[in-house]
Amino acid sequence: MTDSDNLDLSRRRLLGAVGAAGAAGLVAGAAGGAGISAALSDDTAGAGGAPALSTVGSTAVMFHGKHQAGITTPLQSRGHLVAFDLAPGAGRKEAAALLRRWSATAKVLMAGKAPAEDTGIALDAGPSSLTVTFGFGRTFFDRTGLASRRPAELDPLPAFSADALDPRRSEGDLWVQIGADDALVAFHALRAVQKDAGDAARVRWQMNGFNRSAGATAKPMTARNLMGQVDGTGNPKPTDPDFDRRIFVPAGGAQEWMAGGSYAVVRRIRMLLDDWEKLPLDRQEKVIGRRKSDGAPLTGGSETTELALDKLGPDGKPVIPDNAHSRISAPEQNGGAAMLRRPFSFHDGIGPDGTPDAGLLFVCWQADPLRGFVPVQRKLDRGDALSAFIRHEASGLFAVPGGPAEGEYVGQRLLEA
Ligand SMILES: C=CC1=C(C)c2cc3[nH]c(cc4nc(cc5[nH]c(cc1n2)c(C)c5CCC(=O)O)C(CCC(=O)O)=C4C)c(C)c3C=C
Ligand SMILES: [Fe+2]
Repeated sequence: MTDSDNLDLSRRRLLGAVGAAGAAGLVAGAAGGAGISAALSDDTAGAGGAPALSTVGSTAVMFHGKHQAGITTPLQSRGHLVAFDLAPGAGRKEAAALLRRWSATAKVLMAGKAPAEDTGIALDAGPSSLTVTFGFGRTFFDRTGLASRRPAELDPLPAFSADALDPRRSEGDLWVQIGADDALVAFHALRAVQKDAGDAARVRWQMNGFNRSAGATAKPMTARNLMGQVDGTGNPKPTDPDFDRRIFVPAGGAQEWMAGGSYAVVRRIRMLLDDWEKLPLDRQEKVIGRRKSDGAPLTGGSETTELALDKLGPDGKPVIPDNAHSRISAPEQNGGAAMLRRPFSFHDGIGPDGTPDAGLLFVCWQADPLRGFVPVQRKLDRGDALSAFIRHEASGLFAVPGGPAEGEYVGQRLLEA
């Protein structure tokens, strides 16, 4: 048995223990950590018998499966979004080789192992819930001679009146979403993906994001965004009976290679935080229609209580105003349109005028953008109270194929059919 076999064996045992703990609902953090540490075997212990990896570091997400990882995976604390354009002269053959390389690298990294010619950036860390998710943009299909296999769902999104989009930071032939609960692990993956691109593709744009660190709260809680709001409450849940139908492309559709896949809409949304923070709390809460402290509807109850949209206040006006973001985006106000929002916050420094270049890397997933993002954004564009405090600066729409079966690479069913 070689040293690397030994390492793999230790890693597998460790991951097994953590997987079971995760399935039982343990969460990385003060409470969960002890239970998981106790499950570590001796050969994973560091100096002095201390656990070699923390709970956060040791959690691994499967690369193979029906759907790609990074869609229903719980939000990670670090994210990188990167779009590539195929290099001049690169076509289907080069794209297939690239997806094969990227898939092999993603599989190795997500298992917490080092790729060949490693940079060493993530040495000592476990997989840290790393996910690497791959998608194809509209322009990919012409460049690879696959126009007949381009899904209609990749038709350009309509223009919205409030859009201030920068085309250089929008769209792209290929898109990669990287998420991890450790900043070095995430950056390591980003470097590996970029190196793998070699001469086949060039970075078009790249964005960095973050969420609250795993374990920062005493119990599992919905994320907060940089406006301080609880954000994610209304998301469809994997246990909902119609979850799969709303989020994932069914088999038997016009483009069979997309079965099990999903469409990602990506928007860089700048928050005008100086303006927002000047707004008194009661007005901030009316903009959303929910309490800032705990995300509960202004009509009462707790975070998960349904919005009572018809309830009137003593002044005879709706308690949740007509232009409140939660009202306008609610599925019942949009013919049932729903999407799975899975964003990262961003902060790219403070501008010369002293305002932060910060906001939301809004990523949402759906089986069809015309039944998810588009109708909701159309309505928000017309009358959302939040619009005065945000600016949509970049946009992308990507077809994210289903997860690869064992022995397959992502997108193989498109590229080798
Ligand atoms: C077109 C889709 C949406 C965009 C763009 C969007 C931007 C955006 N949203 C917030 C903050 C919150 N959004 C909330 C709910 C919510 N938002 C959307 C859609 C978009 N938001 C939906 C579909 C929903 C859920 C509605 C429901 O199911 O009832 C909330 C409330 C809490 C929650 O449910 O998550 C907040 C807060 C920001 C800051 C933002 C752009 C920067
Ligand atoms: Fe929203």
